[in-house]
Amino acid sequence: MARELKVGLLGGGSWGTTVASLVARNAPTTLWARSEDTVAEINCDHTNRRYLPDARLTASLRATTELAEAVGGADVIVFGVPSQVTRATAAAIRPFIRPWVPIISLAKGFELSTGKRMTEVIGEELPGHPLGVLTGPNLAKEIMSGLAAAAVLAMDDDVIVRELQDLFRTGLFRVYTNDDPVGAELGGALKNIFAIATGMGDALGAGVNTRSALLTRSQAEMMRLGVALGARAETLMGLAGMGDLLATCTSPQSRNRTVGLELGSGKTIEQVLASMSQVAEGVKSVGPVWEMACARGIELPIVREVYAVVHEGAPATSAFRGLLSTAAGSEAEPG
Ligand SMILES: NC(=O)C1=CN([C@@H]2O[C@H](COP(=O)(O)OP(=O)(O)OC[C@H]3O[C@@H](n4cnc5c(N)ncnc54)[C@H](O)[C@@H]3O)[C@@H](O)[C@H]2O)C=CC1
Ligand SMILES: O=C(CO)COP(=O)(O)O
Repeated sequence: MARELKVGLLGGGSWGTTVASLVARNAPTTLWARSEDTVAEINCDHTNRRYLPDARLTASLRATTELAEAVGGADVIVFGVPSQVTRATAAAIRPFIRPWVPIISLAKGFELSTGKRMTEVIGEELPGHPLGVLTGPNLAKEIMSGLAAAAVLAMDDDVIVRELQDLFRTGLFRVYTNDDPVGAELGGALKNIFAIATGMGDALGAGVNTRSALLTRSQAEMMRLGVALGARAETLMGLAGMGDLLATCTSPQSRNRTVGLELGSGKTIEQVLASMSQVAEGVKSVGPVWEMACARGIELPIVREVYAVVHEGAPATSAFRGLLSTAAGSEAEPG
Protein backbone atom coordinates (compact mmCIF):
# COMPACT_ATOMS: atom_id res chain seq x y z
CA MET A 1 0.00 0.00 0.00
CA ALA A 2 2.66 2.49 1.11
CA ARG A 3 4.73 1.93 -2.03
CA GLU A 4 1.87 3.16 -4.23
CA LEU A 5 1.57 6.50 -2.46
CA LYS A 6 3.34 9.58 -3.78
CA VAL A 7 4.70 11.96 -1.15
CA GLY A 8 5.25 15.73 -1.37
CA LEU A 9 7.43 17.17 1.40
CA LEU A 10 7.79 20.90 2.03
CA GLY A 11 11.03 22.26 3.46
CA GLY A 12 14.63 21.57 2.48
CA GLY A 13 16.30 22.17 5.87
CA SER A 14 17.84 19.57 8.19
CA TRP A 15 14.72 17.73 9.19
CA GLY A 16 12.67 18.11 6.00
CA THR A 17 15.57 16.70 4.00
CA THR A 18 16.14 13.87 6.48
CA VAL A 19 12.52 12.75 6.50
CA ALA A 20 12.32 13.09 2.71
CA SER A 21 15.37 10.86 2.38
CA LEU A 22 13.82 8.23 4.70
CA VAL A 23 10.43 8.30 2.98
CA ALA A 24 12.03 8.15 -0.49
CA ARG A 25 13.20 4.63 0.38
CA ASN A 26 9.55 3.58 0.63
CA ALA A 27 7.70 5.73 -1.91
CA PRO A 28 8.24 8.22 -4.75
CA THR A 29 9.01 11.48 -2.92
CA THR A 30 9.35 15.06 -4.11
CA LEU A 31 10.94 17.63 -1.79
CA TRP A 32 10.13 21.32 -2.19
CA ALA A 33 12.88 23.76 -1.24
CA ARG A 34 13.18 27.48 -1.95
CA SER A 35 16.82 27.48 -2.97
CA GLU A 36 17.63 26.54 -6.56
CA ASP A 37 21.13 25.55 -5.48
CA THR A 38 19.81 23.18 -2.84
CA VAL A 39 17.40 21.61 -5.33
CA ALA A 40 20.12 21.15 -7.95
CA GLU A 41 22.46 19.66 -5.34
CA ILE A 42 19.86 17.17 -4.12
CA ASN A 43 18.97 16.11 -7.67
CA CYS A 44 22.53 15.88 -9.00
CA ASP A 45 24.76 15.00 -6.04
CA HIS A 46 22.18 13.52 -3.61
CA THR A 47 23.46 15.75 -0.84
CA ASN A 48 22.31 18.86 1.07
CA ARG A 49 25.65 19.95 2.52
CA ARG A 50 24.43 23.22 3.99
CA TYR A 51 22.14 21.43 6.45
CA LEU A 52 23.47 17.87 6.52
CA PRO A 53 27.19 18.19 5.71
CA ASP A 54 28.15 14.51 5.81
CA ALA A 55 24.95 12.85 4.63
CA ARG A 56 24.23 10.97 1.44
CA LEU A 57 20.53 11.16 0.52
CA THR A 58 18.40 8.43 -1.03
CA ALA A 59 19.17 8.64 -4.75
CA SER A 60 15.52 8.41 -5.84
CA LEU A 61 14.57 11.57 -3.88
CA ARG A 62 13.59 14.35 -6.28
CA ALA A 63 13.66 18.04 -5.37
CA THR A 64 11.94 21.04 -6.92
CA THR A 65 11.46 24.76 -6.34
CA GLU A 66 7.90 24.48 -7.72
CA LEU A 67 5.18 23.99 -5.10
CA ALA A 68 2.76 22.67 -7.73
CA GLU A 69 5.21 19.95 -8.73
CA ALA A 70 5.75 18.84 -5.14
CA VAL A 71 2.14 18.71 -3.99
CA GLY A 72 0.00 18.52 -7.15
CA GLY A 73 0.23 14.77 -7.62
CA ALA A 74 0.93 13.87 -4.00
CA ASP A 75 -1.17 11.39 -2.01
CA VAL A 76 0.42 12.52 1.26
CA ILE A 77 1.81 15.97 2.11
CA VAL A 78 4.47 16.44 4.79
CA PHE A 79 5.16 19.90 6.26
CA GLY A 80 8.85 20.35 7.21
CA VAL A 81 9.17 24.14 7.22
CA PRO A 82 9.66 26.06 10.50
CA SER A 83 6.55 26.90 12.52
CA GLN A 84 6.48 30.63 11.77
CA VAL A 85 6.21 30.01 8.01
CA THR A 86 3.81 27.07 8.17
CA ARG A 87 0.66 29.20 7.72
CA ALA A 88 2.03 31.01 4.66
CA THR A 89 3.25 27.73 3.16
CA ALA A 90 -0.13 26.09 3.73
CA ALA A 91 -1.90 29.00 2.06
CA ALA A 92 0.53 28.85 -0.86
CA ILE A 93 -0.20 25.18 -1.64
CA ARG A 94 -4.00 25.62 -1.47
CA PRO A 95 -4.42 25.93 -5.26
CA PHE A 96 -2.47 22.73 -5.94
CA ILE A 97 -3.35 20.21 -3.20
CA ARG A 98 -5.97 17.53 -3.79
CA PRO A 99 -8.94 17.79 -1.40
CA TRP A 100 -8.62 14.63 0.68
CA VAL A 101 -4.92 14.00 1.06
CA PRO A 102 -3.54 13.47 4.58
CA ILE A 103 -1.11 16.09 5.89
CA ILE A 104 1.64 15.28 8.40
CA SER A 105 3.41 18.05 10.32
CA LEU A 106 7.04 17.76 11.42
CA ALA A 107 7.40 21.20 13.03
CA LYS A 108 7.89 21.60 16.79
CA GLY A 109 6.67 25.06 17.60
CA PHE A 110 3.69 27.33 18.25
CA GLU A 111 2.59 30.17 15.99
CA LEU A 112 3.89 33.35 17.59
CA SER A 113 0.86 35.53 16.85
CA THR A 114 -1.84 33.02 17.90
CA GLY A 115 -0.18 30.40 20.14
CA LYS A 116 -1.69 27.71 17.92
CA ARG A 117 -0.24 24.28 17.25
CA MET A 118 0.88 23.57 13.69
CA THR A 119 -1.94 21.13 12.91
CA GLU A 120 -4.40 23.83 14.05
CA VAL A 121 -2.73 26.32 11.70
CA ILE A 122 -2.65 23.88 8.78
CA GLY A 123 -6.27 22.86 9.44
CA GLU A 124 -7.40 26.48 9.29
CA GLU A 125 -5.62 27.10 5.98
CA LEU A 126 -6.40 23.70 4.47
CA PRO A 127 -9.66 22.43 5.95
CA GLY A 128 -10.93 18.92 5.33
CA HIS A 129 -7.63 17.03 5.38
CA PRO A 130 -6.78 14.26 7.86
CA LEU A 131 -3.97 15.75 9.97
CA GLY A 132 -1.16 14.14 11.92
CA VAL A 133 2.29 14.69 13.40
CA LEU A 134 5.55 12.78 13.21
CA THR A 135 7.58 13.54 16.30
CA GLY A 136 9.96 12.11 18.90
CA PRO A 137 13.65 12.15 19.88
CA ASN A 138 14.91 12.61 16.32
CA LEU A 139 18.06 14.64 15.86
CA ALA A 140 18.43 14.87 12.10
CA LYS A 141 22.19 14.46 11.81
CA GLU A 142 22.21 11.37 14.02
CA ILE A 143 19.56 9.72 11.90
CA MET A 144 21.40 10.57 8.68
CA SER A 145 24.58 9.11 10.12
CA GLY A 146 22.79 5.76 10.33
CA LEU A 147 22.03 5.55 14.04
CA ALA A 148 18.76 3.95 15.15
CA ALA A 149 15.88 6.14 16.35
CA ALA A 150 12.20 5.89 17.21
CA ALA A 151 9.32 8.28 16.55
CA VAL A 152 5.55 8.43 16.91
CA LEU A 153 3.14 9.07 14.08
CA ALA A 154 0.08 10.52 15.78
CA MET A 155 -3.34 10.90 14.16
CA ASP A 156 -6.96 10.70 15.21
CA ASP A 157 -7.73 8.32 12.35
CA ASP A 158 -6.71 4.81 13.30
CA VAL A 159 -6.88 3.43 9.76
CA ILE A 160 -4.93 6.17 8.00
CA VAL A 161 -2.22 6.23 10.66
CA ARG A 162 -1.50 2.54 10.11
CA GLU A 163 -1.29 3.01 6.36
CA LEU A 164 1.11 5.92 6.76
CA GLN A 165 3.27 4.17 9.37
CA ASP A 166 4.87 2.05 6.61
CA LEU A 167 5.71 5.16 4.65
CA PHE A 168 7.94 6.63 7.34
CA ARG A 169 9.60 3.60 8.87
CA THR A 170 12.89 2.07 7.82
CA GLY A 171 15.07 -0.59 9.39
CA LEU A 172 16.70 1.88 11.76
CA PHE A 173 13.82 4.35 12.12
CA ARG A 174 11.09 2.79 14.24
CA VAL A 175 7.71 4.47 13.91
CA TYR A 176 5.04 3.81 16.55
CA THR A 177 1.45 4.89 16.02
CA ASN A 178 -0.28 7.11 18.57
CA ASP A 179 -3.86 8.39 18.71
CA ASP A 180 -3.15 11.58 20.69
CA PRO A 181 -1.93 14.06 18.06
CA VAL A 182 -2.54 17.01 20.39
CA GLY A 183 -0.32 15.51 23.10
CA ALA A 184 2.37 14.43 20.64
CA GLU A 185 2.47 17.88 19.07
CA LEU A 186 2.57 19.66 22.45
CA GLY A 187 5.42 17.46 23.71
CA GLY A 188 7.59 18.23 20.69
CA ALA A 189 7.01 21.96 20.90
CA LEU A 190 7.31 22.36 24.68
CA LYS A 191 10.57 20.44 25.11
CA ASN A 192 12.49 23.08 23.13
CA ILE A 193 11.99 25.65 25.90
CA PHE A 194 13.40 23.26 28.48
CA ALA A 195 16.38 22.53 26.21
CA ILE A 196 17.20 26.25 26.30
CA ALA A 197 17.00 26.12 30.11
CA THR A 198 19.27 23.06 30.26
CA GLY A 199 21.82 24.68 27.96
CA MET A 200 21.89 27.76 30.19
CA GLY A 201 22.40 25.60 33.25
CA ASP A 202 25.20 23.61 31.61
CA ALA A 203 27.00 26.80 30.54
CA LEU A 204 26.81 28.03 34.12
CA GLY A 205 28.46 24.85 35.38
CA ALA A 206 25.46 22.80 36.48
CA GLY A 207 26.37 19.36 37.80
CA VAL A 208 24.65 16.13 36.88
CA ASN A 209 22.44 16.42 39.96
CA THR A 210 21.33 19.91 38.93
CA ARG A 211 20.71 18.90 35.34
CA SER A 212 18.71 15.84 36.41
CA ALA A 213 16.59 18.00 38.72
CA LEU A 214 16.02 20.52 35.93
CA LEU A 215 15.00 17.79 33.47
CA THR A 216 12.63 16.18 35.93
CA ARG A 217 11.00 19.47 36.86
CA SER A 218 10.81 20.32 33.13
CA GLN A 219 8.87 17.12 32.57
CA ALA A 220 6.53 18.13 35.40
CA GLU A 221 5.95 21.55 33.76
CA MET A 222 5.38 19.92 30.37
CA MET A 223 2.77 17.64 31.93
CA ARG A 224 1.06 20.44 33.83
CA LEU A 225 0.57 22.69 30.82
CA GLY A 226 0.26 19.90 28.26
CA VAL A 227 -2.59 18.17 30.06
CA ALA A 228 -4.36 21.52 30.54
CA LEU A 229 -4.10 22.07 26.78
CA GLY A 230 -5.58 18.66 25.96
CA ALA A 231 -2.63 16.23 25.95
CA ARG A 232 -2.86 12.80 27.50
CA ALA A 233 -0.33 12.34 30.30
CA GLU A 234 0.90 9.00 28.91
CA THR A 235 1.78 10.65 25.58
CA LEU A 236 3.94 13.18 27.42
CA MET A 237 5.63 10.33 29.30
CA GLY A 238 6.47 8.65 25.98
CA LEU A 239 8.69 9.32 22.97
CA ALA A 240 6.96 12.57 22.03
CA GLY A 241 7.39 14.05 25.50
CA MET A 242 10.00 12.65 27.84
CA GLY A 243 11.90 10.94 25.01
CA ASP A 244 12.33 14.15 23.06
CA LEU A 245 13.02 16.14 26.22
CA LEU A 246 15.96 13.85 27.03
CA ALA A 247 17.35 13.94 23.49
CA THR A 248 17.09 17.69 23.01
CA CYS A 249 18.27 18.69 26.48
CA THR A 250 21.35 16.47 26.34
CA SER A 251 22.53 16.44 22.72
CA PRO A 252 25.32 18.73 21.50
CA GLN A 253 23.44 18.68 18.16
CA SER A 254 20.36 20.42 19.55
CA ARG A 255 19.97 23.99 18.30
CA ASN A 256 17.73 24.90 21.28
CA ARG A 257 20.25 23.61 23.81
CA THR A 258 22.95 25.53 21.91
CA VAL A 259 20.92 28.74 22.27
CA GLY A 260 20.84 28.10 26.03
CA LEU A 261 24.59 27.42 26.16
CA GLU A 262 25.30 30.70 24.37
CA LEU A 263 22.93 32.67 26.59
CA GLY A 264 24.56 31.05 29.61
CA SER A 265 27.97 32.15 28.35
CA GLY A 266 26.76 35.77 28.53
CA LYS A 267 25.62 36.51 24.97
CA THR A 268 22.38 38.38 24.33
CA ILE A 269 19.59 36.65 22.43
CA GLU A 270 20.24 39.02 19.49
CA GLN A 271 23.90 37.95 19.36
CA VAL A 272 22.95 34.28 19.57
CA LEU A 273 20.37 34.47 16.78
CA ALA A 274 22.70 36.49 14.55
CA SER A 275 25.23 33.66 14.70
CA MET A 276 22.71 30.88 13.87
CA SER A 277 21.70 29.72 10.39
CA GLN A 278 19.13 27.17 11.57
CA VAL A 279 15.87 27.45 13.46
CA ALA A 280 15.65 27.04 17.26
CA GLU A 281 11.88 26.92 17.74
CA GLY A 282 11.94 27.43 21.51
CA VAL A 283 13.03 31.07 21.15
CA LYS A 284 9.73 32.03 19.54
CA SER A 285 7.57 29.43 21.29
CA VAL A 286 8.40 30.57 24.81
CA GLY A 287 6.32 33.78 24.33
CA PRO A 288 2.99 32.11 23.50
CA VAL A 289 3.66 29.29 25.99
CA TRP A 290 4.24 31.74 28.83
CA GLU A 291 1.06 33.65 27.81
CA MET A 292 -0.98 30.42 27.73
CA ALA A 293 0.29 29.47 31.18
CA CYS A 294 -0.48 32.93 32.62
CA ALA A 295 -3.95 32.97 31.05
CA ARG A 296 -4.73 29.65 32.74
CA GLY A 297 -3.06 30.43 36.05
CA ILE A 298 -0.60 27.55 35.61
CA GLU A 299 2.73 27.96 37.37
CA LEU A 300 5.73 27.15 35.16
CA PRO A 301 8.85 28.43 36.94
CA ILE A 302 11.33 27.14 34.33
CA VAL A 303 9.35 28.58 31.41
CA ARG A 304 9.09 31.86 33.33
CA GLU A 305 12.89 32.11 33.69
CA VAL A 306 13.56 31.22 30.03
CA TYR A 307 11.01 33.85 29.00
CA ALA A 308 12.75 36.46 31.16
CA VAL A 309 16.15 35.73 29.60
CA VAL A 310 14.95 35.44 25.99
CA HIS A 311 12.34 38.22 25.92
CA GLU A 312 13.16 40.55 28.79
CA GLY A 313 16.95 40.61 28.57
CA ALA A 314 17.50 39.09 32.02
CA PRO A 315 20.94 37.46 32.44
CA ALA A 316 21.06 33.66 32.58
CA THR A 317 22.56 33.83 36.08
CA SER A 318 19.33 35.43 37.30
CA ALA A 319 17.33 32.50 35.87
CA PHE A 320 19.30 30.15 38.07
CA ARG A 321 18.77 32.35 41.11
CA GLY A 322 15.08 32.70 40.21
CA LEU A 323 14.59 28.94 40.20
CA LEU A 324 16.42 28.49 43.50
CA SER A 325 14.31 31.19 45.12
CA THR A 326 11.06 29.46 44.10
CA ALA A 327 9.68 27.82 47.22
CA ALA A 328 10.17 24.03 47.16
CA GLY A 329 6.99 22.51 48.52
CA SER A 330 5.61 19.07 47.75
CA GLU A 331 7.10 17.39 44.64
CA ALA A 332 3.60 17.28 43.18
CA GLU A 333 3.40 21.07 43.26
CA PRO A 334 5.05 23.69 41.03
CA GLY A 335 8.48 24.98 42.05
N1 LIG B 1 16.60 19.27 12.80
C1 LIG B 1 16.08 18.35 13.58
O1 LIG B 1 16.81 17.51 14.10
C2 LIG B 1 14.61 18.32 13.82
C3 LIG B 1 13.78 19.40 13.55
N2 LIG B 1 12.44 19.33 13.79
C4 LIG B 1 11.56 20.45 13.50
O2 LIG B 1 11.42 20.56 12.09
C5 LIG B 1 11.12 21.92 11.74
C6 LIG B 1 12.08 22.36 10.66
O3 LIG B 1 13.37 22.35 11.24
P1 LIG B 1 14.73 22.11 10.47
O4 LIG B 1 14.54 21.47 9.15
O5 LIG B 1 15.64 21.46 11.42
O6 LIG B 1 15.18 23.65 10.26
P2 LIG B 1 16.42 24.22 9.47
O7 LIG B 1 16.76 25.51 10.10
O8 LIG B 1 17.46 23.18 9.32
O9 LIG B 1 15.81 24.48 8.01
C7 LIG B 1 14.72 25.32 7.84
C8 LIG B 1 14.28 25.25 6.38
O10 LIG B 1 13.13 26.07 6.22
C9 LIG B 1 13.34 26.91 5.10
N3 LIG B 1 12.61 28.15 5.25
C10 LIG B 1 12.87 29.20 6.08
N4 LIG B 1 12.00 30.19 5.87
C11 LIG B 1 11.16 29.76 4.90
C12 LIG B 1 10.05 30.35 4.24
N5 LIG B 1 9.64 31.59 4.51
N6 LIG B 1 9.42 29.63 3.31
C13 LIG B 1 9.83 28.39 3.03
N7 LIG B 1 10.88 27.77 3.60
C14 LIG B 1 11.54 28.48 4.52
C15 LIG B 1 14.84 27.13 5.06
O11 LIG B 1 15.23 27.54 3.76
C16 LIG B 1 15.33 25.74 5.41
O12 LIG B 1 15.32 24.94 4.26
C17 LIG B 1 11.26 22.73 13.05
O13 LIG B 1 10.00 22.95 13.58
C18 LIG B 1 12.06 21.81 13.96
O14 LIG B 1 11.75 22.03 15.32
C19 LIG B 1 11.86 18.20 14.27
C20 LIG B 1 12.62 17.09 14.54
C21 LIG B 1 14.05 17.07 14.36
O1 LIG C 1 13.54 18.20 17.75
C1 LIG C 1 14.69 17.87 17.74
C2 LIG C 1 15.14 16.55 18.22
O2 LIG C 1 14.06 15.69 18.43
C3 LIG C 1 15.73 18.82 17.28
O3 LIG C 1 16.01 19.71 18.32
P1 LIG C 1 16.66 21.11 18.00
O4 LIG C 1 15.68 21.86 17.14
O5 LIG C 1 16.92 21.73 19.32
O6 LIG C 1 17.93 20.85 17.23
